[in-house]
Amino acid sequence: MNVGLVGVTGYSGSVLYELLLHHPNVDHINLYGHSQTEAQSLEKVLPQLRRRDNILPYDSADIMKNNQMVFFATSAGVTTELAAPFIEANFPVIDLAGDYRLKSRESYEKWYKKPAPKEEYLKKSFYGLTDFVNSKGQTYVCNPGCYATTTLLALAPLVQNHLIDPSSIVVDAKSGTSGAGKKLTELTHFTQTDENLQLYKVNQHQHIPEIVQQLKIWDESVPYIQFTTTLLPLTRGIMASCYAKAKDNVTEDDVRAAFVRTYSDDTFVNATEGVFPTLKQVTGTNFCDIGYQLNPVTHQIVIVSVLDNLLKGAAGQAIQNFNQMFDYAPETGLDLIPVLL
Ligand SMILES: NC(=O)C1=CN([C@@H]2O[C@H](COP(=O)(O)OP(=O)(O)OC[C@H]3O[C@@H](n4cnc5c(N)ncnc54)[C@H](OP(=O)(O)O)[C@@H]3O)[C@@H](O)[C@H]2O)C=CC1
Ligand SMILES: CC(=O)N[C@@H](CCC(=O)OP(=O)(O)O)C(=O)O
Repeated sequence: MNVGLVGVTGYSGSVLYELLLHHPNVDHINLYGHSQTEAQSLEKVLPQLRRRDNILPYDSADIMKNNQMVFFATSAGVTTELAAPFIEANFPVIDLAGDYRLKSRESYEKWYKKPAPKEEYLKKSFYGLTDFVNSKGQTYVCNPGCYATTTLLALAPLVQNHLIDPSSIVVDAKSGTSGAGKKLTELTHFTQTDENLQLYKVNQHQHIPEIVQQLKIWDESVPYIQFTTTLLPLTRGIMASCYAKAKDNVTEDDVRAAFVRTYSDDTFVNATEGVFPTLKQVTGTNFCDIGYQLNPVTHQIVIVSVLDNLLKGAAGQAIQNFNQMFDYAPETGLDLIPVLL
């Protein structure tokens, strides 16, 4: 099939393009940029891809005429402005940005500090956390955020099975700089990042409401989470160290059974008791690896999850949503091995 991609010049868009080039069910990828620009040679903007394709000026009618679906890998706020014609036409979209993930307009405006999409459009959007839902038959799929995916996959077995005190969740999450996109900021400047660790957006991160929204679907009694983010001097990767108090009668067997039941048939999530993952074991892949352990002294459970923010946290999960939407096998186009050294 022919697919459209808006945002190939961005970090997640370029990784998505690379995955689509190798996807056996994709015949052609039409690339789109900003509406006001002329067609651009991809070779000029991303010479390292060594491809002769053009980036076409953005035109929603052209996208719907020449493709069977479209991916948006654009900055926050762009699809709020641009997605209306696709939603009106029920044309399949996979949106990597956060615009349509939060069901509450007030919440989006509070956390993203941008105007929210229309209520009627939010009602049509589908939160594509691929390990727990299936995008088949959906038309507007929101790809989950990178920190949100890492955290939700770590907490899901415990929250879904009501094994923890719902008000005790603490998440200490860390990310490489590619999570911030290609625009240089003071925080991500080499001089500031290299050999440094920096907390940012403490208690203000836009993925807090996204995580809580999903946790509440699994267990309404989860009131909030304590969530902090730290910038690592690395390009790729997220590690979320999560802590929660086990309910009084919960045993190691209960915790193990919950993780095994949840993930034993999952292609991309591996959870192991007492073995804590490193970032490098997932960098370059679509895997999320999880280690967990109940501490018998404190009765706290520690869960550590890692993933590549540009793959499982963005472009890889977008391909999973694409595979679900069009009924391709889950692993199609995602047979990746980690960067070994
Ligand atoms: N980086 C990551 O790890 C993750 C990112 N995301 C989300 O995915 C989206 C893309 O992120 P990322 O790749 O980091 O961002 P980048 O800043 O690296 O890239 C943004 C892309 O959007 C394009 N763009 C911006 N405005 C418009 C517009 N009006 N019309 C058409 N194209 C536009 C840019 O084009 P140009 O180059 O011409 O400006 C660029 O290609 C974001 O919403 C982000 O939150 C989600 C999960 C993880
Ligand atoms: C390192 C870094 O800055 N990471 C970004 C990742 C979040 C992201 O991509 O945001 P949305 O998908 O919600 O738009 C951040 O913390 O904001």
